[in-house]
Amino acid sequence: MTNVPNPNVVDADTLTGDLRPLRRTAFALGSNLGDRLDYLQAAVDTLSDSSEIVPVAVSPVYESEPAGGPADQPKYLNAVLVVDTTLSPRSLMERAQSTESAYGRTREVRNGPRTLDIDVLAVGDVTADDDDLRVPHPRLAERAFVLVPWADVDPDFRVPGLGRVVELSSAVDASGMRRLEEQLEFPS
Ligand SMILES: Nc1ncnc2c1ncn2[C@@H]1O[C@H](COP(=O)(O)OP(=O)(O)OP(=O)(O)O)[C@@H](O)[C@H]1O
Ligand SMILES: Nc1nc2c(c(=O)[nH]1)N=C(CO)CN2
Repeated sequence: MTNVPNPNVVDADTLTGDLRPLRRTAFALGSNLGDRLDYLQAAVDTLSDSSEIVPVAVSPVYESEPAGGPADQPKYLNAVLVVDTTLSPRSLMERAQSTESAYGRTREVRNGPRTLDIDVLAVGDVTADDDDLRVPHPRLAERAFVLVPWADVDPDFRVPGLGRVVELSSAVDASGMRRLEEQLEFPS
């Protein structure tokens, strides 16, 4: 039989713009230097300022002691931004890193203090296992500072290979998480 192209089957690589699937995505935001709340708000606003990213929810903000890394660091503020997006995990990580750089993030000490840290937690049901990009984020299941705010805003999201956010959250020790009165603004 000859190999006749089937006009009803679309090659995924030819899909552009509106034809790519929207995927539910979460970013972890953290800051433990400078005006921490302002840095988290800047991350929310910058990441949302794109026609390819639709903000869905911004979590409450939590304060906690640094988990791991040098012991003499200031406390962290953490929050989670949930979006729908057509962008790939790599594009999302590149946006996260350029936003970190724009707000003064330097990378001297692993787990050291930082003005702004943005991790890509999960991108729908997509997985990535490259040296420089792993999705879902490999340490999310052990991090109360990620799971507690995430469960506030997207408890039923299923993290590929791990399960629902609310179940992951109830499996970690959340006793050190203090919820702030101040809230981040939803991007306009
Ligand atoms: N899902 C991901 N989101 C963000 N960075 C990732 C991800 N997967 C792998 N990385 C890689 O991790 C590297 C280190 O990131 P970063 O400096 O923010 O780490 P960290 O915040 O000190 O530690 P952690 O990754 O445990 O939060 C980045 O350069 C990036 O290439
Ligand atoms: N409480 C808290 N601890 C941390 C955090 C963080 O965002 N919050 N980030 C880390 C490296 O990404 C290491 N430790």
